[in-house]
Amino acid sequence: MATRIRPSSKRCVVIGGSGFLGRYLVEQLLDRGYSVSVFDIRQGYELPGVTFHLGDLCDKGALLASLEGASLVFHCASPAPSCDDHALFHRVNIDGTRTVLQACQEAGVQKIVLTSSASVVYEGTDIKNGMEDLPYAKKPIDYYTETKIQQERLVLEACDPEKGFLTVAIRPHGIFGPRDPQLVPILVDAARRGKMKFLIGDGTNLVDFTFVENVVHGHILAAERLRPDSPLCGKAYHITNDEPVRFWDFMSQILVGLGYDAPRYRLPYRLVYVLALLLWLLVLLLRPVMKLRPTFTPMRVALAGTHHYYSCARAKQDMGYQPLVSLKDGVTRTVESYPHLRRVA
Ligand SMILES: NC(=O)C1=CN([C@@H]2O[C@H](COP(=O)(O)OP(=O)(O)OC[C@H]3O[C@@H](n4cnc5c(N)ncnc54)[C@H](O)[C@@H]3O)[C@@H](O)[C@H]2O)C=CC1
Ligand SMILES: CC(C)=CCC[C@@H](C)[C@H]1CC[C@H]2C3=C(CC[C@]12C)[C@@]1(C)CCC(=O)C[C@@H]1CC3
Repeated sequence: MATRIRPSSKRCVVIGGSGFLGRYLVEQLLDRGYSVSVFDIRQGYELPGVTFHLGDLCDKGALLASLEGASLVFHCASPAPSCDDHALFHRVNIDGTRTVLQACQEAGVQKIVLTSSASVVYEGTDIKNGMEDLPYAKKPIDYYTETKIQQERLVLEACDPEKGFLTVAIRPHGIFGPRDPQLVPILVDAARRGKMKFLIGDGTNLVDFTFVENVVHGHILAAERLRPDSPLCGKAYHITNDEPVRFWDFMSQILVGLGYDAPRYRLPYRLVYVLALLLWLLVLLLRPVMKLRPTFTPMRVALAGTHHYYSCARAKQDMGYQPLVSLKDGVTRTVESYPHLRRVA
């Protein structure tokens, strides 16, 4: 008869642990004495003490094998937001998340911490100090966000303290830091192609950018405070740096830090948004003959020209969250970590 390993509260699995956020989470969990396994479609790195289970989270059998003996699961896997494959988003973020929930229940996992996104309430118009009780976006800005909404609902609805199955969702916003494959590389690529000369709108819109170690801190606090009688059960929490910053000041700090010029010329937000929409339509029309990837998508233009910052008061109150790394230190550490992306004279 097969013996089932008794779940240990310090034994956890990070689904998506090979990714940018996942790797920081794995490193911090190890430092805090957890025994950590990674489940991912790829092995992103090697780390002593970490077992990698390679598989697709839509495959329940593969998941079950990796979950043996674990009491805690972090689910931070997703296709990249920039990928435009709707079927993939649906398969991984919605169907796959259902599979993750079923596998966790079958394997006797007690807690799931989902990485959601603050964008689940964003519709392309201003959000100032948004709280978690804002309704989900009726018109999400892209299909990635649409599937993040459904994913968050599924995970939070599955919370059942009576059955000892606890779930919580962390909603980070604009994660940045060393090794980020998205924000800084896209920005530098745009600067190198001469596309970062302009700022969109009047440049005063405030946005949250959150240093990756603060996001990790929020995840681990949530896992440790999630108990059958705690207010965290079945709830979502914004985790931010709690220092909203002007979008274009933040971009300029990164660009100037890496030796590029800050954007100088202003373009009206509405005009750029309409142009981005027209370009997007053209991309769709041309798709059968060529694949174009514009830098300024309607989603990026909306994010660059509106306010979108969120309150993390609920996380402070329910889990004692405070950001550990300031925005200033986060930017310095990020800039220093990309010597290969510096401008060459
Ligand atoms: N980067 C950001 O600014 C924000 C990210 N998020 C969320 O944070 C989470 C982590 O994002 P990042 O670390 O930036 O992304 P990432 O792309 O670096 O990491 C995602 C990981 O998921 C894995 N993965 C994808 N499909 C999979 C599948 N079918 N089965 C198993 N593994 C799979 C990938 O291989 C990758 O290692 C995602 O859920 C994302 O939606 C939320 C808010 C902001
Ligand atoms: C206008 C321009 C070229 C900006 C370059 C930077 C952008 C690539 C980032 C600025 C805000 C970022 C952001 C995300 C991805 C990268 C940016 C668009 C997310 C969409 C990542 C996934 C989420 O869940 C929400 C993020 C919001 C902010």
